[in-house]
Amino acid sequence: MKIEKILKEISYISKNIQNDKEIIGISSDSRQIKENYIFLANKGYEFDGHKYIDSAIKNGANTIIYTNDDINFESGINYIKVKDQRLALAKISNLLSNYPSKSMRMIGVTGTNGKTTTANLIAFVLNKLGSPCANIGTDGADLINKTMPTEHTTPEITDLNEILIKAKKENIKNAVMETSSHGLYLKRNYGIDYEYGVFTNLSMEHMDFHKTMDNYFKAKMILLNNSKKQVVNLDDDYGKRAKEIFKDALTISINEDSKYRAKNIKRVDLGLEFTVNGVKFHLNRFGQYDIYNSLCAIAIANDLGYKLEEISKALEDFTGVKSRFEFIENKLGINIVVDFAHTPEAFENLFKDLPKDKKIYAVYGINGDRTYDIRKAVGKISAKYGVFSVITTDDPKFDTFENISQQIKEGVDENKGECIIIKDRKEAIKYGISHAKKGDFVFMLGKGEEKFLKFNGNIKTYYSERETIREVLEEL
Ligand SMILES: CC(=O)N[C@H]1[C@@H](OP(=O)(O)OP(=O)(O)OC[C@H]2O[C@@H](n3ccc(=O)[nH]c3=O)[C@H](O)[C@@H]2O)O[C@H](CO)[C@@H](O)[C@@H]1O[C@H](C)C(=O)N[C@@H](C)C(=O)N[C@H](CCC(=O)O)C(=O)O
Ligand SMILES: Nc1ncnc2c1ncn2[C@@H]1O[C@H](COP(=O)(O)OP(=O)(O)OP(=O)(O)O)[C@@H](O)[C@H]1O
Repeated sequence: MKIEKILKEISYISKNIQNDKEIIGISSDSRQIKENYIFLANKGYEFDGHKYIDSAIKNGANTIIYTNDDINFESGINYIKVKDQRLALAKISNLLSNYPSKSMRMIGVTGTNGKTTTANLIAFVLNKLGSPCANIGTDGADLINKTMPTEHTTPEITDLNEILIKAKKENIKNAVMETSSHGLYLKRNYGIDYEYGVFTNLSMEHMDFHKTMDNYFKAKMILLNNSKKQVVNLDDDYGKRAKEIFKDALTISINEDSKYRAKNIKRVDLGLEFTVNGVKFHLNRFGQYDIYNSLCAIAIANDLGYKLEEISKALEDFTGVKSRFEFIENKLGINIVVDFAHTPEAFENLFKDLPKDKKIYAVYGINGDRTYDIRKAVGKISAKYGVFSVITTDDPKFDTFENISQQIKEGVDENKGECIIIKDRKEAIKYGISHAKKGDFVFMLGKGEEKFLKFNGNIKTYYSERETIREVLEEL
């Protein structure tokens, strides 16, 4: 595509056009620039992309989009100055990739907890009902017959468009994606029109980034604003607030009057039974919160025209999502569970239904960019439910382990709970498993499927929770 065509689609402050080469791609990462790409110099939170202009040109960029004033123009290269770098990135990426989302039914899922699980449930149900659905989120992009890794829960718009193009080639008509508040705020999915926007819940998280709950809520509402139909949870205060804005939203709940309300909830072995509008559902999941996640999938499938009876049948086969209340097989008779809980709300929901006659150990830390309040809260909640906290390393990022672990311990101490601090995550896991007796629970929380620990900022060191647990079990 020629630069003049692109310029018609974006608003810009000034231009310096010095070549008429065909443009075949755009990236804001100099390392991804190829011959005849546009490099968008993104002034970020950590780095200034303008520093990488030279290296982008070396890699083949023929056009630079920028926002800074002091730019050196190199001959033969186009320079376009814009006000909103992220808007320009999204608009050009959508244009160059020919709007792949427009020919798909897009479903976005946002909320503090349950995005991955809800997205998986929606994709699972639609696939089972014969309407192929891609699933894009924290654990990668699942295109039914192939998978692609994702760097973020909500991929950068350029990566997202690449994924959607591949999904289209696979004849997939639906795509469900997790839309994080960072992704929404940073316009990673600008220009995507969603058929459904699902809002699971909202509780304290990401205050380092959004500063206030109001800002956090507003970021989430970007998805609902860009959706034809909304699905909201009336048992959540922020879900109620969303319903006031989106009066026609499809509603789900357990406790309130709603279009899709789960009633007659019963625990059956390790699963759950409930009814929705008179139809019985069985879910092979332990956590009650998964009822909310499945209600979102039920609401969408039913709204698309599938009968509740057929949705119920489809859901019966759902066995869960990796690292979301996942039992790890072992010969010790201990309930070893990997779970991705990393917010106070998730800790609360996880611990409140556990058998009272068993000892519960939880091995966890908290990510360095979560606030003091969050660190303290998870410690307090664990202690409130009598959980023995084995406080260990999660991604310390720009903070120190010592700081984070002490702040969690403050919470444990406030509720007079038991804890031990063990910096090395493998040793912490070993402590939990070796102290548990048959029938006890040992939770490994917060890392889930991630394949790293982040130290010194965002520098990743390889780590796998699953492999570490395996090693510990072999060594014991
Ligand atoms: C706050 C945030 O989300 N930041 C993201 C944002 O960073 P940024 O715009 O500040 O960019 P930056 O890292 O300062 O770098 C500036 C620019 O220089 C470029 N660069 C950098 C190095 C180089 O050699 N060449 C180069 O061109 C970078 O590609 C970037 O465009 O854009 C970058 C490129 O896409 C992301 O990597 C970065 O994610 C950071 C690392 C991050 O940790 N994000 C997390 C918080 C996040 O997005 N999480 C949510 C899930 C949250 C949840 O749990 O719900 C997610 O959707 O994953
Ligand atoms: N509806 C829910 N309400 C409260 N807690 C939940 C809910 N669903 C899941 N959880 C808890 O949150 C953890 C993470 O679940 P999930 O990965 O589905 O959420 P997420 O929003 O995608 O998280 P992230 O975006 O941070 O990856 C689960 O392991 C579980 O402990």
